[in-house]
Amino acid sequence: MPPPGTRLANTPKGRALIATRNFAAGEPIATFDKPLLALPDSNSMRTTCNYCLRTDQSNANAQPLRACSRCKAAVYCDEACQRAHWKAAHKVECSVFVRVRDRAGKDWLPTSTRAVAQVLLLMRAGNPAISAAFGHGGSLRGNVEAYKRDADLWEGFKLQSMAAIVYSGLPETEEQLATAAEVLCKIQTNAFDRMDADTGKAGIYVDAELSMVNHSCIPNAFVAFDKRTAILRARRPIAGGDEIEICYIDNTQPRSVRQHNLRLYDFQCACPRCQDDLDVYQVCAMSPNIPLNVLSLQPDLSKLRDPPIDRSLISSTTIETSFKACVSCEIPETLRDLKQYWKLCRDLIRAGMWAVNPVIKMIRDAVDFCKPDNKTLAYAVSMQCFIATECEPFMSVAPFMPMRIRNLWEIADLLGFTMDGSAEKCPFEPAADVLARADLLSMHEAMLRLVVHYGPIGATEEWNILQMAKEALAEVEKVQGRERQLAMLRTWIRDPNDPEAASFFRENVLKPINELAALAPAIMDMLFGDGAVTQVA
Ligand SMILES: C[S@@+](CC[C@H](N)C(=O)[O-])C[C@H]1O[C@@H](n2cnc3c(N)ncnc32)[C@H](O)[C@@H]1O
Repeated sequence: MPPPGTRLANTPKGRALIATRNFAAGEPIATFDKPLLALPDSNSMRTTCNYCLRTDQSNANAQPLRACSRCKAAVYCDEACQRAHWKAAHKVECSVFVRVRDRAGKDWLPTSTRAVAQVLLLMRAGNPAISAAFGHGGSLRGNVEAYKRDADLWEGFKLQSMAAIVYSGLPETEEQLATAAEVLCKIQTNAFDRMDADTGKAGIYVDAELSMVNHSCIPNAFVAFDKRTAILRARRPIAGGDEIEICYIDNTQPRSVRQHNLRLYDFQCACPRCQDDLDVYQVCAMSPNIPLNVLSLQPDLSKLRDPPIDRSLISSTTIETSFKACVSCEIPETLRDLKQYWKLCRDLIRAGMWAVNPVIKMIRDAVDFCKPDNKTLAYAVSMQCFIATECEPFMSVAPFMPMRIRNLWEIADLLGFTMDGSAEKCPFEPAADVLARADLLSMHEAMLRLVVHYGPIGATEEWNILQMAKEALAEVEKVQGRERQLAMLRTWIRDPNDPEAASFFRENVLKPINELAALAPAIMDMLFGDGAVTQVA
């Protein structure tokens, strides 16, 4: 049964989820809390509750996780989670981990092998929901033939399937291998890998209803995870009758890379972005979410509609070539790497296309490079402000998306480090000067208020960034003698159009943020280039 407010339709894309009413940007469309599969990835299965998927770090006061006394591999928050997982899956999979320990001396399995083993054993135990979804002819689409066409990948699938059979203690027959491989294909086609760099989640999550949502590179919806619950939300306004679409892949990549990554889903994406090979600036310019940026670090809506870029200096081929060249490089860690990266991005930088990958990735790497040293901390602050004002609003127009919230948190965090005056020692005078003049605490507070405001929409109440921001904000609110600043920023977050609060924000937060951001291209050019870069308008 499709969730209320939606219906299923048969379309050329197969089944599709259609809205039956309007949804506002950020509004929840549906919540899914009975997943067929929900498991942490193998790297985090010892630090994440294997039932509710709470991570160890998400609550500083939380009890340490307890391991299953038999297999010692799966860990849980408490007895309730352990019991619930025993009933849901661990009853059948516990002996798998015992076998893995006996035969391989390990206490973990690759995530997809564990997932296949769970499904095979639950099917054997007669679990009706699992059989109806994963069984041969079951409801989930598998695209087996598409996977088979990629010979190397298929070999890997067969190996993983065989491992799942062996460790499950199932008969090692051709028939069983075919069943296991089909299950693996269904998992690959339908699983959310919960591998989200912005929210720090990782693992596999399959829900039969949520699996009905198709892909677009300009999605109108997104999924946030809260432990075992997946929340499907509108990413932009959705009208009744519209198809609800999410993005299956990293859509900051150029078209050919996106299409390559989608090949295993066995379709050619025909979304408007793919059809016309639109870049992020073109997608941004047509977004109905632009007005939401009134409450953001990029409230200049005209800039979002008409960005200061020179597309005549670039072609989509150049974007693809730079992207592929950068991807094939090492992750830049040294100054030499970053210089090389800068060179590869040079044409895009000249065109002012800072929001296009791989440029944005290079800036993030540059922030990581500069952050640890007090002498270059101010550089990191400038670049982080640049990302928040000149890059991410174009890449992800809705200000509640996790990528943007995380960046605000990063700025708040960096500003926290600068408050002892250490960044003022920066050898680059203009940056040190802005930091020396600025009301750093008000800037810090404004970032935290934005994180607290948008966090529950883009992610969930449980998100550790949101928790940390709430704690930091409570500390800021205790600082004496800031009654006016507090009142102004509280009013601004409630009503960014309030004239007095808006003027306070513009003068005390936005102005220094923009001043710092404006220095970033020169800083990067000084560090990594030869001083010949185009300045941002
Ligand atoms: C998770 S399922 C989505 C539901 C699917 N339509 C079904 O009927 O089961 C993923 C599969 O849906 C199809 N699909 C998803 N997005 C699509 C798109 N934009 N165009 C064409 N097919 C798409 C592909 O076959 C893909 O492998």
